Parts: sequence; structure tokens; C-alpha cells
Amino acid sequence: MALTYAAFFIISSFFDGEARQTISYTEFARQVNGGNVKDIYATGLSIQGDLKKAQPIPGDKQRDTFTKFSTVVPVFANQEQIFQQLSQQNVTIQAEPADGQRGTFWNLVLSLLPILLLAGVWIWLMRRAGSMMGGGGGGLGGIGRNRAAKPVESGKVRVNFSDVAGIDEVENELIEIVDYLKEPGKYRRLGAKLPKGVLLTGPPGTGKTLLARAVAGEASVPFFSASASEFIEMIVGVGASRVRELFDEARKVAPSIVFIDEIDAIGRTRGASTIGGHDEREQTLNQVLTEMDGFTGNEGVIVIAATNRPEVLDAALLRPGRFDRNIVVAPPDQQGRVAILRVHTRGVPLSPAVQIPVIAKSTPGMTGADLANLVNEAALLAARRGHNAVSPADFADALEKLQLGTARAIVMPEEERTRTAYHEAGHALLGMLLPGADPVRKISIIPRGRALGVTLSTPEDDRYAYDERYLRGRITGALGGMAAEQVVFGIVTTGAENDLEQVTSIARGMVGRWGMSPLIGPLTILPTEGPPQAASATLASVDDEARRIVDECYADAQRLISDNRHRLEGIVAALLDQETLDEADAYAAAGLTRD
Ligand SMILES: Nc1ncnc2c1ncn2[C@@H]1O[C@H](COP(=O)(O)OP(=O)(O)OP(=O)(O)O)[C@@H](O)[C@H]1O
Ligand SMILES: [Zn+2]
Repeated sequence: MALTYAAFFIISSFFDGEARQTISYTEFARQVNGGNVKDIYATGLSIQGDLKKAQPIPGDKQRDTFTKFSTVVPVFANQEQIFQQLSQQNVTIQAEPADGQRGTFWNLVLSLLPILLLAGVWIWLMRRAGSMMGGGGGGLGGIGRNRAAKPVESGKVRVNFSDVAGIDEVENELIEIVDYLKEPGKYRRLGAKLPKGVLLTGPPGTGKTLLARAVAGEASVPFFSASASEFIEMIVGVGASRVRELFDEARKVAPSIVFIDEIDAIGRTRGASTIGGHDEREQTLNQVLTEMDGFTGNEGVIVIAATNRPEVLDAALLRPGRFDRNIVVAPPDQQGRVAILRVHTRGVPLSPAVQIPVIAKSTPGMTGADLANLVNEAALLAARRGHNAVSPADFADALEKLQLGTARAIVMPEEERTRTAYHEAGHALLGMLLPGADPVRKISIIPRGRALGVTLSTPEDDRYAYDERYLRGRITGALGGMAAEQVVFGIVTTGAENDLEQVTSIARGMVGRWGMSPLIGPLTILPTEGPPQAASATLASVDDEARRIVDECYADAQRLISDNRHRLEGIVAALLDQETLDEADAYAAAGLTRD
């Protein structure tokens, strides 16, 4: 990435200087006298310009000519006289102070290039470190861009509420704001106070950005968008000034919308630790707050911010007069998914056999972005297969690819393949046997990504809260792979690493966060964010309790596997034969029926 940008700078600077003839000031004065100058562009004392009639290049043997020239004005020259001559000849004169951009800007860039490169590499490394520690990825976001935000002109936001589907309640909450942006006068006359800030919270891909754009589109007002993480990833010290710039621009064309994505990047509770500059973050946050406080509320700039981590936000952001309106954007339910699929298949030819409600039913938990992606994948598959409309099979295969990952073409040794079959069959069998567990949708022993096999269970429909029995079932099911290996081969392999991570995190949550351990009681010991809140003795008890739960679940898993060994063998045989089993095949192979 860093290299791409560097190449961009160098190429641009060469193009900028191409074919411009450097001439002496005397020659320049002569051309002015002769009335042969068309226009000039002065940057400090250096002048670039164009001649009306081409002139021979001095001293050039091929007698080539030039019209583009550059020259430098001696500090002692009488510029007044030249200026008057040029004005009389109606020459277009443009000028900028010496430290302005253009010309010298590129020189500056070139001289700063090594530093920019270093900074770029450094930021990239920091981001890598950040994403390895669980933060978002994204690469070298804002470098190379020199403005905080490029406004999208009012007419250019083509998105409106008809493009946002399945979240009508949220739309309704925003309609008031659209109305205000359309007719601020109506509200002003009545002295009504509108929110200055709206906070959209919800998981990634639920359409927060889309909604903000749609509000701008509906109201036909300019839309300024910036990502808060860009503010602080730029070279240190510019975050606050970019915020100021952004709001200045927005005020100039009010009514308008300023959209700040990932507000948590600057809006975290002060004092919570992150990698990189604290002060930078706080200064940037303070600038946002100052800008918002600065509005009288009549200026018509509405700030919409988005985050998927509202719990980490500084309380200062949520105070009245700031982001005092919080709108939760949840993943769509089944009806919502139908609506979203309809929006995204508007321009896609579907075979008559495709039933949108069936697809919606098989995609619980998927967000709008996931569904958009699904439609696109299905269309790609259909095109590759030479279909002229997207078929149900294209959808099914696209869904499998999205849910399980792309298959890897490697040949597994027979022994490993068999072991994987037992491991996945173990997960699947427990998923089928445990009361209240999510139904098993698919089992596969085709290697995908880093996994040798996959068992996919998804809820019947959308779940919003989990009870203890369900969570224990999740732990038991996750241990099912390991338990099957233990029961059948007497040893376990490294293949269970991922399972154990899940198990640990659920068990610790049950004890330290959701009050499901009688010993610890209903206390938050392990908050979602920040360090544990308890004395070390209590923390040790949390670990003991988590371990007790996991031990109990593991014992359950082994017992269920032993007691149902014939069902396990049934699934294994089918898997070794067919490699991938769908829901019906899997239950049939186990000799079970789904209720
Ligand atoms: N409710 C929806 N209706 C229609 N399309 C949707 C919806 N939600 C998401 N999408 C699709 O998913 C894409 C990504 O959504 P968007 O970027 O708005 O999500 P987001 O919530 O802002 O995600 P993030 O938190 O990752 O920024 C949209 O451009 C759109 O194509
Ligand atoms: Zn596993």
C-alpha cells in the first residue's frame, strides 16, 4: 500500500513538470513586451505560464519550440511594471503565496517522501498490531488524502429510504430529521429544538452508513462523511484541525449532514487504553464536542455518528445537546431479510423458481451487508455457469461458500480425513441431541480456510437473549469434536484450538458477566471493555467456576457420544462418503428426526 502511494506521488510530480521550458527573466520580460504571454500562475517568486505563440527553445539544435514556460522573478525586479503590462494585455494572472501548494507543493512532497514512507509503514504496522489484537483491519486508510471530507453534493446522494429495507422503525425515527432538513424555517418559527446529533448503533453491516446517506438523499442536502479512525491515523496533530475544516465546510452549505463513522475511535471513555497517541484522540474528540456545542441548533447541520461499540463511548458524547438521540440498528428479522433481499435483487434476473422468503428463512443472523454480498455471489456464480438467470442452486452454493468459506484443493491423508470426520460428527451429533441447541444445517470435511472441517448450526430464527441451558449446550457442542476424538481414539489433537477458545469465552462470560454462577453471584467481574473488576481472590474463583462449568460440559459431551456411538458412526460413514451433508442428510445419517 505504502508503495502504491509513493508511486502515485512520483508519477504525478513528473507529469506536472513535463515539457515546461525554464527561461530567463529577461526572456520572460521580452515575451511580455511582445504581448505573447497568454496566462501566468505565480507561486511566490516563481512563475509558470503559457505563451500564445510557440517560441524556439534557446540553443536547441532540432529547433523545437515551447509554449509552457517557467521562470523566477529576481527579488529586486520591478514587478509593478510587469504587472501593469500584463493587465493591459488581459492576461489571466493567478497567484499564491510562496508556501502555497502547486509546484512547490510537489517539491515539498518529494522532499518529504522518505518521511511519508516511514510514517506510512509505521501506521501500517500499528494498524496490523491493532487488528491482531482484535481491532478492525483496513490498511492505510487516510494517508494520501489531504482533506477530511469531500462533500457529496446534494443532488449526488442518490440513496434514499427506498434503498434501505427491513428497518422501518429506524426510518420512522429519522423522518423527523429529514423533514427538518427540508424545511428548517417551519421548525425555527415554532422555536422547536431538534437534535444536533444522532447516534446510530448496531453491528457492522446493518446499514448505518446507508441510513445516514439516505437521510441526506431524502432531504436533498449535502452529505459530508468521515471516518473517525482516519482523523487519528493521519500524521499526529491534524485530527482536530480536520474536524474543524469538516464542520466549517458543512456550515457553509447548511442545511447539511456530517456523518462520522466509527465514532468510538475518538469517542472512547477518556483514560481507557489504546495503542498510539491519547492526546491526539482527546483533542480530536474535544474538537467534535466544541463544534457541536457551537451550534445554536438553528444552523441546520445535523451530525450523524455511527458505532458498533456504544458501550465504550465517553459519557460526554451522549449528553443533551450532543448525541442525545440514540437509534439502535439491529440485524434484520426474517421479514426484514425478505425486504432487503428484494431491494438487492431489483436489478438481478431471477429464475422463477427462486423464492425470496425461503432464502430469508435460511439466513438468520445475516445483516444487510451479508445479504447484499450473498446476492452478488449468487449472480457471479450464475454468470460463471452460463445461466441467464440466477437459480435456487446458485443461491444455495453462494450461501454455502459465504457460511463455510471457500473450499481448498488439498488432498488430506486418509487418517486425517477420518479423524476430521469423527471430530465434525461429534459437534453435529451433540447439536442434534442437546435440547434447545441450534439445528445443524451443514457438516463438511472439505478443508476451507484454516479449518479441516466445518459444522454449521444456525438458530431457527433470530435470538436476542441466551439462557443458561442454551449456553451450556453451546459449550457442550463446541467440545463435541474433542470428545469424539477422545472417545474413539483415546487422544485429542490440535484441531480443537478454535473450539476451546469459544468454550473459554462463553464459560467466562457466564461466570463473570452474566451472573450465572451461584458462587460469584450477579456481579460484573469481567466487563466487555477494560480490566477485570475484582480482587485477585475473586478472579481466581471466577476461573475455578468457569473450569467447573467446562468440566461438567465435557463430561456430558463424552457421555452423550459414548451412549450414541452408533449415531456417531452413521454420520461419519456418510461424511466419508459424501464429504458434505446438508440438514436432512445429516439427521438421516444419525437416525434422528428434527422436531
Ligand atoms: N437495511 C438494509 N437495506 C438494504 N441494504 C442494506 C441494509 N443494510 C445493509 N445493506 C447493504 O450493506 C451495505 C453495507 O452497509 P453499511 O456500510 O451501511 O453498514 P454499516 O452498518 O455502516 O457497517 P459498518 O459498521 O461496517 O460501517 C450497504 O451498502 C447495503 O448494500
Ligand atoms: Zn471443532
